[in-house]
Amino acid sequence: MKEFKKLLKFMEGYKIIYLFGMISIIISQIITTVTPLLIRTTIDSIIGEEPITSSIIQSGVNLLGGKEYLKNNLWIIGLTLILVALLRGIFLYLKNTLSSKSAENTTKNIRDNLYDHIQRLPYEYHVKSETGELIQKCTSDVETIKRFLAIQLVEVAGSISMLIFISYVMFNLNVKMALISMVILPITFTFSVVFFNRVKKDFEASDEAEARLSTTLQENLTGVRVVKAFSRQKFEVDKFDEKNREYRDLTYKLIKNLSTYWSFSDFLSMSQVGLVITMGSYWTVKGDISLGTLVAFTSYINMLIWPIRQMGRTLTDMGKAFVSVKRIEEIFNEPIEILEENHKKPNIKGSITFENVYFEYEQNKPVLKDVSFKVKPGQTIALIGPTGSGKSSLVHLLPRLYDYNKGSIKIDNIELKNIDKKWIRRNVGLVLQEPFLYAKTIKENIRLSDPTMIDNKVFEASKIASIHEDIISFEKGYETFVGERGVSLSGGQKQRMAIARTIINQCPIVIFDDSLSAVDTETDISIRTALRKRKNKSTTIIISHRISTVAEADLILVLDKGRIIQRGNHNSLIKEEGLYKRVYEIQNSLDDSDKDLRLNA
Ligand SMILES: Nc1ncnc2c1ncn2[C@@H]1O[C@H](COP(=O)(O)OP(=O)(O)OP(=O)(O)O)[C@@H](O)[C@H]1O
Repeated sequence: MKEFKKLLKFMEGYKIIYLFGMISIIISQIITTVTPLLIRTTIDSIIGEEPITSSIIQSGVNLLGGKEYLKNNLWIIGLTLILVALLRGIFLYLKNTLSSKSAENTTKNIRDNLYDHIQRLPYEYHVKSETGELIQKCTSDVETIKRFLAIQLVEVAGSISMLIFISYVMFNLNVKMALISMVILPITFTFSVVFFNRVKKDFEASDEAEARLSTTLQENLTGVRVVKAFSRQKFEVDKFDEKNREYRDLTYKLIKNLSTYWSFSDFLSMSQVGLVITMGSYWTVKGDISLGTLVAFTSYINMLIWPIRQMGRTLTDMGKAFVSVKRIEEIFNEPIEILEENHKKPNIKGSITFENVYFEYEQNKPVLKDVSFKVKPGQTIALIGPTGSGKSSLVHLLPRLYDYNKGSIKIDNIELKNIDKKWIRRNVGLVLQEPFLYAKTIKENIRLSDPTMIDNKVFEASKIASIHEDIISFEKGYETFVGERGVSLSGGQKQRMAIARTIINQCPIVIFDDSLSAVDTETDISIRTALRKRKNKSTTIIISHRISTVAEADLILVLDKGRIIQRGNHNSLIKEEGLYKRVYEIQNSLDDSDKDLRLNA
């Protein structure tokens, strides 16, 4: 019931339309019950000699010209039957369009709200959540709700109203026949509900197997380069075969169960029809009921059977819709990130001060401990250290993707926590380790933050990022379309495009989170030289594992297990015993052997 209330909330603005859809199905069911009555009257009282007992039917017959007139003009009855069918069709059309309109708009509401909410969730949520599951919630769960509203709920309302109207008419026509017509129906209904409840697991298992199959396919297609490089084709084919077989077997099991169900349910239905015809014929011959009544009952029983057989399936599917509403609610219950704070929006110059900063993702597991340092505007600072030492965590604090737990971070002497989040993010440019490019043109990717930016600015940023020459060598230059995930570009090209995209904004603080790793040393040098030559120099933070990249920084911080274990510039650090010197010596000897190799070649 709680879920139903939530659903009504999403239906805001479309409830009345939906109600009209429901009313339409109820009217169409009333009209459906009229047809057998018309046929009965024709057989018994127009063609036959039975008196008409119902005053409503008598008025209808009078309206059409009276008994005798109709007997000589039976085509009028035929035409009336066609008109009744037409009227029923109109209401069915209204039911379909109105309920679909409401369902489509409700699900659009859900999708829009969901998308908007997801955009506003904190960075932390996105890091932890599974993309696949989020996509499933936004697509198939929303689709399940749509089906529930547009089809299942209306179907149930239609079936219940039909059951009520037909039972009413049947009991009014003949109580004995009405009871006989309903003897087997409860068994059919119970069987349907019990069966579909039991195969629910089989349906789920088949759905999950299908999901596993597509995940395997997606993984294989995404990682096809790794598969080929490691000659894993056979392994991949076997894995796919296993998942494919699993899906086939589970689906086949489901279909076998369904076949048994439909066959047995058919048997029950036919038994019910058989019972009505046998008993009905017996009572007709005995003179207990009229021939027209027998014909009417035969029609009614056929109308009742199908929705009752289907009811179990519909009820099970309705259960799925409630689960989907619950899953979607989970996202809505996640608190959004407060961006529009009443905080400061200073004109940032770029000085950064860390004082005894502590930060933890999980309680009592600090990943940054007692971190203190100072950077002046325009200076370059480099972070180096083993993997997992906290370098990325440190720089993620600056654009306030996470907030520090203890100590103080000041930008231009203003406490970072007091600076507006949106504002600081506009002023801190972050080039991530794994650049993500959109399926757009190169130019659109580079001027992502401001699509109106003039071409010259795009070219200038690309030149600084050492990617301009590569771009103009492509047939369509800056208009080249970057495919899904930018697969047509090399790793280094993607990284340089991401650099161009960040530096184009001329932020006072720029962070390169290991984003020069995929470019060769010479390109790395030329990017850093170009950055240094820029007129308005940004405060630059570089994370790298390469000594040559960090060597020219004004301040180098060596991190280990979340603490700064060494600090200074390159010259001072290579003289000091410690991690920096060791890494320097290892990389230096590697460079020398590289030179030897090149000389000997
Ligand atoms: N979102 C997160 N939730 C929980 N722990 C995290 C999260 N991100 C990183 N960590 C943990 O914090 C520690 C520091 O990670 P961080 O990514 O800052 O290291 P790093 O020095 O940048 O490593 P690398 O050089 O490999 O990129 C690691 O122990 C890591 O497992």
